[in-house]
Amino acid sequence: MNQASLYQHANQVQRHDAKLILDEFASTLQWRSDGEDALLDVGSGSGNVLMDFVRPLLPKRGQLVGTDISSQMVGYASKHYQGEERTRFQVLDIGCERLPEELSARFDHVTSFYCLHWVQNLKGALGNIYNLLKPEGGDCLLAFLASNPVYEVYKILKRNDKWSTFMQDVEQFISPLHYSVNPGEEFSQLLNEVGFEQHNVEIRNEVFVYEGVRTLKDNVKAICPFLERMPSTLHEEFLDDFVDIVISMNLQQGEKNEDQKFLSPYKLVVAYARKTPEFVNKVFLDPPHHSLFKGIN
Ligand SMILES: C[S@@+](CC[C@H](N)C(=O)[O-])C[C@H]1O[C@@H](n2cnc3c(N)ncnc32)[C@H](O)[C@@H]1O
Ligand SMILES: CC(C)=CCC/C(C)=C/CC/C(C)=C/C(=O)O
Repeated sequence: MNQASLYQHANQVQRHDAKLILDEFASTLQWRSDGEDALLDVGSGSGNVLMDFVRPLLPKRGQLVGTDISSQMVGYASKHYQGEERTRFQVLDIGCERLPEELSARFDHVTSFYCLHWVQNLKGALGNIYNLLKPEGGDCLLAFLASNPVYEVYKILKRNDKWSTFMQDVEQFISPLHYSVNPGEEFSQLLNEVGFEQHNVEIRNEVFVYEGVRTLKDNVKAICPFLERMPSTLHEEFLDDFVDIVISMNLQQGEKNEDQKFLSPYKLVVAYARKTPEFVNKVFLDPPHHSLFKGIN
């Protein structure tokens, strides 16, 4: 994923989900009483989810760091949002072996939307998220795909001789929870293993409707890692084959024309975790948030 401007203009599902989740969790995030919260976002991409939905929640004196593995994304976001006070963007691979010194143990909050399904070393990433938080406490809000039909489409495309040379490593781009029989339990276990003592994990079954074939193709183009490996003259043919497979999976609605709709049923992991239990206990005493902690581990 390196095409920041394509992504910025074709990320309706991602924006929709991030907004809903942030509306729901805004008051659960444990804001500091001095208004000097430091928040790091993992996998900020082109930056618009971060700036449109996370930034407004942060107190005026808060510090915001957007990070991404892609220097192209970071360059785009830095340029696009230059001049925003107390905000910066920097390259960070959340699956890295060792966190950069200047980021380690510095943050009150870590957020991440639609990124962790790209990271095969999920446990390493969660360990890093834990270590980004200040030693005395802090919380994280994470949302990412457990499964999506796009992964089955990729696997079918890989079997086609036309595309297989570009897709040998397809498994590297499939969510690490896609094959899990109990993704919620598996993710809770990982949160425990890296040290989060209290957390709430939900698996949400969602369906997104793409209105028209062009919308579906643009959304695929914005995130498909295989397109940048092939000549651009093949892109439309690849996307046509993609759509044919979606139709063979019965995910279309209506007649085959430009306005045909496409359904994407997917599972979203939504997790909220706090580093220290006493912070969660404080929330337990606060009635408005009780429902968020149903089934907390
Ligand atoms: C679908 S975009 C999500 C962008 C943004 N958070 C949003 O909600 O619109 C996923 C982003 O995760 C980034 N990413 C993938 N693997 C990563 C990793 N190991 N560390 C940090 N970022 C990563 C990609 O470069 C991409 O910009
Ligand atoms: C009908 C169908 C197969 C739709 C899939 C559409 C699509 C573009 C899914 C992308 C999922 C994904 C990996 C998103 C992201 O990381 O932002």
